[in-house]
Amino acid sequence: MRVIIQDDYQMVSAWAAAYVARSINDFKPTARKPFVLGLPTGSSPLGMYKELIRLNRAKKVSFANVVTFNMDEYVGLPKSHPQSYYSFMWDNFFKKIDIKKSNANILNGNAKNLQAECDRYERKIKSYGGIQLFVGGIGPDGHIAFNEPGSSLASRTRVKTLTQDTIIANSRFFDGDLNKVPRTALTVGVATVMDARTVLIIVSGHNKARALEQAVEGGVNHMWTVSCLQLHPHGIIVCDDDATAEMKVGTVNYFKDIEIRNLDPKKVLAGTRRK
Ligand SMILES: N[C@@H]1[C@@H](O)[C@H](O)[C@@H](COP(=O)(O)O)O[C@@H]1O
Repeated sequence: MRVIIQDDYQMVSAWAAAYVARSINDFKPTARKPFVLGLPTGSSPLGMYKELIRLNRAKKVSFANVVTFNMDEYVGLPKSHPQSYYSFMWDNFFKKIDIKKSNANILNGNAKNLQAECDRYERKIKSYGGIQLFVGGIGPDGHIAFNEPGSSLASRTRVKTLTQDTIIANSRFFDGDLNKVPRTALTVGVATVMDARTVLIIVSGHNKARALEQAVEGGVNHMWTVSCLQLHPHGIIVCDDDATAEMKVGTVNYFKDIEIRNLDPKKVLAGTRRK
């Protein structure tokens, strides 16, 4: 697993956006062979989305041949609700880039048969040959998508009941009113994320420090579902200094050192850090 430690949220966002853009460009997607990208909602990816919008407008990357699958969606919230993940994605990202509407997939939390909707989603991902790059955030309890503590690490897309911790954390988007937060959500499973060729997790802020410590220094454990990344052949965490507060100094130094060694030696001598 790579752990990329950046000074602050802005640098985390710039690094993640550059990684996504480079992955798309290196793939050279076409209409027949699109790049398949998994995406999250939440405050963690917002800076990355802003930077990707800028890169798209500057013609450094195009989403014309990119197919996206979002991680999750609340159950029972109308699509048009400002806090639905559908609204989040369109307001903050999709309507500002050159993606085709039919290429942006989001689970339907209002489907009559929710499990059938989840099964359809899994089939659709498979029909594209799987996801190339899955970008995610984590909750303070280490959940990935809505795979709450105790979720099976072999789980697939399904209906999930949210924990009280998540309801409290997400109530900030619902006027601080716990009663307005939906109790259930549709979410890709841990195994759905793990199937992607590469998984990139964005972690920012002191409130994620315990989860990050568990993900990097703890063992693989269903109580911190992001720890599954340790089993992934291409798992990357990009985080800021604040999020490393619970990790050992030695661990932080180790990962910083490893990344510096990936750089051009001349730049290392000149003290230039990877961005
Ligand atoms: N289901 C989402 C997760 O996918 C997201 O990672 C998490 C963290 O959100 P934030 O980035 O706002 O801290 O929030 C929700 O629970």
